[in-house]
Amino acid sequence: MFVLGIIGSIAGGKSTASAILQELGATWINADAIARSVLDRPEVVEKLIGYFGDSIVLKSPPKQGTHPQIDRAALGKLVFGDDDSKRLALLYLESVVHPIVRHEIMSILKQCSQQQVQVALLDVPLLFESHWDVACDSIWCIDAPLQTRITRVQQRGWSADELIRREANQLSIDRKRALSDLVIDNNSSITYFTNIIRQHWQSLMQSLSPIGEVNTSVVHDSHCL
Ligand SMILES: CC(C)(COP(=O)(O)OP(=O)(O)OC[C@H]1O[C@@H](n2cnc3c(N)ncnc32)[C@H](O)[C@@H]1O)[C@@H](O)C(=O)NCCC(=O)NCCS
Ligand SMILES: Nc1ncnc2c1ncn2[C@@H]1O[C@H](COP(=O)(O)OP(=O)(O)OP(=O)(O)O)[C@@H](O)[C@H]1O
Repeated sequence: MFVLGIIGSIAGGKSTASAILQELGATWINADAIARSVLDRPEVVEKLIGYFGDSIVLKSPPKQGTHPQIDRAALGKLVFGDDDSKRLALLYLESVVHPIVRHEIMSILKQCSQQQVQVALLDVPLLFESHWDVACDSIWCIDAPLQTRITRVQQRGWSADELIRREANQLSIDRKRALSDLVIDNNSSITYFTNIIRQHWQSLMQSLSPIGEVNTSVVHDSHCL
């Protein structure tokens, strides 16, 4: 099985690239989605309310259930920022969520391997920070200029500051670009971006043998498990 890591700037287009690659046949492992489902678990909710208090409880939950649900925007305001208390709060949140996410990703990767998936797509925003890079055979970085990304996040209701606050908690985009095997700039139309992704996918397919084994002549050893 070939493990392809997807990394990049916030709103650079990682999910868009992953969705295109999924259409082309890759199996998408989406860490943001896994982390979201972890935040729905009653035992996690209980721990987080114990630490952050009731201000992170969703006041009018869409799902009527038996346990409280997390107000993600409210929690985001408490953990993203450059003062010490927010940094500590983010560390706490990550100490609760990340081990479960890690475990989930490990078990999905294991299943993919058992099912002889040809390409597993590891879409993990904190790929290098969480050391998932060592599990990857190749890493693609999806990026776009800051102003383009600000316009994109504003459409999801974030301010430019929100984007910058979150990115301050990640490895810089320059480092991500430098550490990746391939950098794809997503600063044009979706159609153009789709074609570029398609071309790189075709090159990747050509580099893999018919049974899905990695052709070691084109893959960096340092990224192999
Ligand atoms: C604080 C939370 C509730 C805010 O939720 P919200 O719906 O506003 O954002 P969402 O989860 O969709 O994340 C959007 C982007 O923010 C960035 N981001 C999220 N968590 C982090 C983090 N711990 N450090 C740096 N950037 C982060 C990522 O680029 C991510 O793609 C949420 O981000 C969260 O639970 N974060 C901790 C879990 C985590 O680290 N997830 C990242 C993948 S494992
Ligand atoms: N080439 C493009 N042209 C126009 N809009 C785009 C383009 N690429 C992505 N978008 C849009 O920009 C937004 C951000 O893209 P996407 O969600 O793929 O980024 P991301 O890197 O996964 O974001 P995040 O870091 O928040 O997870 C989405 O609404 C997406 O539809």
